[in-house]
Amino acid sequence: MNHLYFHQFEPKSANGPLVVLTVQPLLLLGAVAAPLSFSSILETYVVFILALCSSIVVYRLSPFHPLAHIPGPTVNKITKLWGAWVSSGGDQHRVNKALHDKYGPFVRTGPNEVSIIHVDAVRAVLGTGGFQKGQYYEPRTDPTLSTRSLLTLRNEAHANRRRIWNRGMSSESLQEYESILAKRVTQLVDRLEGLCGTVDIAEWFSYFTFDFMGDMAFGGGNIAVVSHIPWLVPTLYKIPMATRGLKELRQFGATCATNRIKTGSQVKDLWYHLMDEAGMEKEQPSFAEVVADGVLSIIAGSDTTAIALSSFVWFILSNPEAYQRVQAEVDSVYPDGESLLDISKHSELRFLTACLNETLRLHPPVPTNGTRQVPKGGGKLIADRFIPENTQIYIPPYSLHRSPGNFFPGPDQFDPDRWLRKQRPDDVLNLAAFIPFSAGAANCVGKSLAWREMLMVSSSVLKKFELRFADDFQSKDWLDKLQDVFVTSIGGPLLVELSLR
Ligand code: HEM
Repeated sequence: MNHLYFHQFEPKSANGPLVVLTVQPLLLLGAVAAPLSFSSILETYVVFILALCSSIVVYRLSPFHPLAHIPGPTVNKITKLWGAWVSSGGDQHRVNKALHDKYGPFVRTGPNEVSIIHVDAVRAVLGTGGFQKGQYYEPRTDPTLSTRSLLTLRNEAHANRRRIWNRGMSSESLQEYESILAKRVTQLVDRLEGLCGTVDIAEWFSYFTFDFMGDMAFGGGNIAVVSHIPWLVPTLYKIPMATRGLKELRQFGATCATNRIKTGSQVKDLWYHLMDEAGMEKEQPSFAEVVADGVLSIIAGSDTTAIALSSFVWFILSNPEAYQRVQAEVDSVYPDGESLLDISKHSELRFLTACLNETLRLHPPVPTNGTRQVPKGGGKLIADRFIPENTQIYIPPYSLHRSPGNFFPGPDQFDPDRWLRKQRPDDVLNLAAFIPFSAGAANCVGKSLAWREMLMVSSSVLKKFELRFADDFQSKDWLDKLQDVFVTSIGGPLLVELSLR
């Protein structure tokens, strides 16, 4: 009965079911007027729980389950706990890929969850008319607040807030941000110049992106200080999990926002648009909404770009030929005396762009991403497979990008030329399957900004410095230690030897 009931009316929180399930065995004992002793209570609980679990396990493994036709490991079909345990170790992307290698493009990764790397699923699930965000995003909202950030909004509420964000990321707005970006890139290069020798370059990319996004979201000044306080940076990295960190960050966001309002800004920064200071909307967004989105921009815009830049350095230092070619290209596009901050030349950086694309393909900063949910109404056909309503679906970029059906030859190899060469008969370069910034209505709103950052920082660093892995640095370990905690988390320093050219 319990199984049937909770299957029909899926609870949103474990609290209610826990109370109901705890009380029921006692009520049963009372109903049959059994003598109350420790052993009779224990026995009743054991029988009750075993009966309930058996019923759930048998159903989830049975051919009557609507996802019975999707292959996957037995443990995944029975429980999500295993998946949660894998995620907690940061290995979700690697495990997910191993599952796809074994079971094919559709894998049942949970009792009610499917991971798909068939290219047709990208459009069906993420594209126009695709599905809304799934249960995965709920823990990312604070139930004590009435407001949500753009990331966790759905349907019309998402479209309304996204309109404001899109204004903040239009080409006109991006032009306005150029001076902020140029200032921070110059500062980064100056600081690195002063540090020549062994440097943890990943750490400095992280400082740069935090400082830059702080400028964008809250008019700067304060975040620069925070990003150099070591205890806060790890907290920011763990933000999806740690409510304490989330509260601290929100508090911090509110303080920055109050300062931003007091001091104003010389340029139309992202805050200007998110707060709708131009008065384009019928209703101005609330202070709480803008703080939530300001904090989101720092979370979404800092770690992602920093890890992309760090992985890029790792890949080119591991591929000396690519390093020489990319450096030569930067030298020819920006000969001595030309400003490295001139973004009009970015389109000429074709090999650098290919190297960055290849980096984002092999190590997308959001490797697995969150789930989407099949809407009510019976179910949907996705790449010719029927998937029932309410199923949680992953379209994991890491596995999608490394599938030979989508990128061939050498899907696991760093081969920037795949983006440039004329396609040969056996080559596969499936652009529809390349989704480091996701796809559709809830794709990355900061994609163009991220590209400007990546190109300006990478070309400046390549032009100014000679880089190599530091002596005794175990470079292979660095890549293996990258952890998938929604946005990739860096497991250790990326030590390079920097010298001025
Ligand atoms: C290389 C850098 C970046 C990568 C790879 C990246 C990737 C992504 C991905 C995969 C998503 C979709 C997440 C989901 O479906 O849950 C996303 C969403 C988002 N990104 Fe980025 N991102 C990057 C940089 C940035 C930057 C610089 C910003 C600037 C503010 C930004 C702001 C956002 C926002 C606000 C969302 C939520 C969009 C929505 O839900 O409508 N990202 N990003």
